[in-house]
Amino acid sequence: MSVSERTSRRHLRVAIVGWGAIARRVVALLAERGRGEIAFVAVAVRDTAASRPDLPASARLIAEPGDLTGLDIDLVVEAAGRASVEPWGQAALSAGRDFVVSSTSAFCDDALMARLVASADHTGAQIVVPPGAMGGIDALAAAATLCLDTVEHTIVKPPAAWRGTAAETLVDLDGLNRAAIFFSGTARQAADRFPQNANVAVISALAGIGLDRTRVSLCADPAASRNGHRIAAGGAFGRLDISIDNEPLATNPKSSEMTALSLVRLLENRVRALVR
Ligand SMILES: NC(=O)C1=CN([C@@H]2O[C@H](COP(=O)(O)OP(=O)(O)OC[C@H]3O[C@@H](n4cnc5c(N)ncnc54)[C@H](O)[C@@H]3O)[C@@H](O)[C@H]2O)C=CC1
Ligand SMILES: O=C([O-])CC(=O)C(=O)O
Repeated sequence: MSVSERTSRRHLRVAIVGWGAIARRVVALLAERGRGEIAFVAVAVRDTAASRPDLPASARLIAEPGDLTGLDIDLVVEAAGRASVEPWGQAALSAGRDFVVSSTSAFCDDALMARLVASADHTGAQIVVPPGAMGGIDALAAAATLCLDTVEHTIVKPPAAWRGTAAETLVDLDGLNRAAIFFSGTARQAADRFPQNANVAVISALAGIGLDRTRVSLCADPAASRNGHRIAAGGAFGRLDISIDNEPLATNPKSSEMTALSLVRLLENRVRALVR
């Protein structure tokens, strides 16, 4: 490979699926940071007729996974919802494009994940699971190289973040005067039942000991103003305790600012000489 070919890799052409809180924040942050070498070529939405004044000028609206065909892109970032993961993932991976997943709750379905992995294997593209709202996932994944005995993940959010979810049937969100754990189970059960709030349980599970051995507790705390994640893990490597309290995104209190920041880091690392 020539020097000019290698240098040309420091440009990234991205399609993003979804134009909600995370997608908008990622695009706005990269614009603020002057990352002109990362171009948003396409944004997938369900209603292409609606007005979206904040779309990047470089982006065209697309609506169907088949619309990726023929686009000059390097990777596809999903920030839409669980149901979008398989169709958009298949379209991206079968075209040989890396696929970055935010709605990781889709991976509660083993068969779906196996189908996506098979497509990735076929073309050599990669499915990328960013740390999302969580921190320290690199250490947890590294620790899993040796035997890990336990991983416990607790998600603590203000009652407002649990509104409109199955939590409403498990706890009186409006009447809480102290923190209440309203769900305990496996990562698979947590993400399956709470796909808008517990994607991150799948992230810690995939990094560590899997969806059925990772224990997850979900907590509504009226004293919390941020979205908290605590991971405690033990094994042959030693012991790890990670705690993070994320500001919620302004336009979606269920999702954390860190999820967008983590995607910004991922995209910037793709164009950096020094990956960090
Ligand atoms: N991995 C992680 O750590 C985290 C993941 N998430 C997940 O990321 C996803 C995006 O989150 P937000 O931006 O906060 O949600 P949001 O609700 O603000 O935005 C999602 C947007 O995607 C659109 N959409 C849904 N299905 C679509 C499809 N098939 N094609 C095109 N557009 C579609 C919706 O209309 C909406 O505008 C959600 O599934 C959320 O649960 C959220 C926080 C953390
Ligand atoms: O943003 C967060 O704190 C976590 C979240 O919503 C998710 O995992 O779905």
